[in-house]
Amino acid sequence: MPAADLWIDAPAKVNLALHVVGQRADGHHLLESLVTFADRGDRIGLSPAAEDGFSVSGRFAAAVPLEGSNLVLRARDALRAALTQDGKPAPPVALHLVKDLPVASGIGGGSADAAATLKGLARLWQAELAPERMSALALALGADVPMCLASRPLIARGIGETITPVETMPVMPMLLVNPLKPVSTPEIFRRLSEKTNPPLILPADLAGLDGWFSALAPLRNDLEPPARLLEPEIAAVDLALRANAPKLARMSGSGATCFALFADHTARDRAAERIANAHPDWFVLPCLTVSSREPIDAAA
Ligand SMILES: C[C@@](CO)(OP(=O)(O)O)[C@H](O)COP(=O)(O)OP(=O)(O)OC[C@H]1O[C@@H](n2ccc(N)nc2=O)[C@H](O)[C@@H]1O
Ligand SMILES: Nc1ncnc2c1ncn2[C@@H]1O[C@H](COP(=O)(O)OP(=O)(O)O)[C@@H](O)[C@H]1O
Repeated sequence: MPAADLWIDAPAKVNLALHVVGQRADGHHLLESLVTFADRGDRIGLSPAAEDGFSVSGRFAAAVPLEGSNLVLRARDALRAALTQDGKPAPPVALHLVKDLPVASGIGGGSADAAATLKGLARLWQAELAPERMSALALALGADVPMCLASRPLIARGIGETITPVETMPVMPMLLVNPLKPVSTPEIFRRLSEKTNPPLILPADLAGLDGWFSALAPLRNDLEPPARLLEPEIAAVDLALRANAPKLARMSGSGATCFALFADHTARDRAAERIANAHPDWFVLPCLTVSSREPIDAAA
């Protein structure tokens, strides 16, 4: 991993619940999703340079494109275009992506990378974009990029453009497991049979770990049934998680990553060890959810 002047975290996104509640005229599905972030993920290194550069390291480096379609470069180009339009400088920059999250896995790694690049470049270039403009720029890069800019517990509505912070979510020990079978998001949405499902409702007075576990239990991920049909190994991941008595196990996003929430670190770590031993070819990541009270300042 090269040295860099500034490092920005790109934490994994987790859809604790994802309700599909309608469909727009253009075919995109309307969602209500309770989202949080892990304290682990990719990282973006940024340094001023004589000319633009981009390099990638990390466990999943080989799975991401190195050229202009990479969301890191698309984010750089989008912010630079906006600044150029304002007559502001956006000088050359060397970007490095540490790609430790599996690709096309329902935990928004590419979106997190794009959001972290926007945050880092805004800092490096001392670029003050109004929050609404930054959000619009993020949304143009992907529906999950605005929520990744926030990187804290929230409810996302629409396709992800309407974000309401969630204030009382505690830190929860979490285990992410992915069978390392990529799942195509458009394919999952295409296979969704019911487009209008019951809304996501949370009790108003939610507090404490037990309160949250109870509130999360009846919620759903409406993308999980079609994802399980498309990728049967999701059922194996779910079974492996449930065998370790978590408080909750569910799929994130369009899959195939599943998460489990545990009452304590010990139970989580025991589960992580058992699953990693039984399935050395799976991605197993013990982590914590971020706190509502202390949104992570992504700068390292
Ligand atoms: C499902 C979610 C939940 O957070 O996450 P991931 O599984 O990607 O992590 C997101 O809504 C993923 O949104 P986004 O990141 O924009 O998905 P993309 O891969 O760009 O979308 C590919 C295609 O999926 C369909 N799509 C996507 C989002 C949406 N709300 N309705 C849709 O119908 C559209 O056909 C779209 O062209
Ligand atoms: N920096 C990046 N990291 C991951 N995927 C990227 C990146 N840039 C572009 N992509 C492309 O974006 C697609 C979705 O990636 P990703 O964000 O990992 O999906 P998901 O949200 O399902 O976890 C992949 O097909 C991948 O080729």
